[in-house]
Amino acid sequence: MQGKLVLGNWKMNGRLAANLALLQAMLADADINRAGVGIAAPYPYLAQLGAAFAGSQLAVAAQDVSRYAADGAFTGEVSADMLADMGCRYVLIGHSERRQYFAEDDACLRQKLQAAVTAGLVPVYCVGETLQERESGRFAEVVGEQLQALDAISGKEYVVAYEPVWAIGTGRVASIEQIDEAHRLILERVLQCHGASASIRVLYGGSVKADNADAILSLASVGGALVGGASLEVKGFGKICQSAKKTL
Ligand SMILES: O=C[C@H](O)COP(=O)(O)O
Repeated sequence: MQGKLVLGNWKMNGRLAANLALLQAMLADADINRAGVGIAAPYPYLAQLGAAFAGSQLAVAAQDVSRYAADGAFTGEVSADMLADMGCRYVLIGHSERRQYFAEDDACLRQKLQAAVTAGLVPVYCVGETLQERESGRFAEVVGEQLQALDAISGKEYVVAYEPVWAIGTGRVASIEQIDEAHRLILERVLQCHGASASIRVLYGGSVKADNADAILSLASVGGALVGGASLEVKGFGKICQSAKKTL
């Protein structure tokens, strides 16, 4: 069985000097500095991560990718080929902040998934319902609809991140039962779509911290964690990575 994957998502945070200190501390931490851990940094810092992680097994990830695959007149865009060229292994696609603030819709996300896979990147496709959708009993319907974009890729290796929007950056974590239910549903849908031969993990994201990581990561349906705020400091992130390592 493949180990659990922990990806830190720095979101729009970081500066060269502060990153360097954080990356050095991560490299010095044996729970973090190993295969199955990665950081998704803003575009300008991907080269810094690549240099810092050279010779280690830590993975570099991007937080987004252009829907346009071919080079050309797309000012401001960064293609999947460019990310691969920078040494990225993973790319987040469809994070709820992208869906909410940048109006990324199903058609756009399908193109991004295709572009990522074609360039040899492993997409981390994010899904999750809003509080209103959960409270109105539409969670399974909403997540099911979001998962349909995965039809755009012939699945060999990809990651799905279940992130209930109401748990992101709020300190409010989904219950263990809610997480398990959602992950089982996603695994079932993904299996229907791409079959058992595909190598797929489902990560949980949304206020994962040192003190809840053990309970979340010990669930068999949880293939790892997508960690936002707690990936900006080494102590808490190290503890989360330690929780993931225990399940190996
Ligand atoms: O990508 C990460 C998620 O949005 C979770 O963020 P958070 O851990 O700060 O709640």
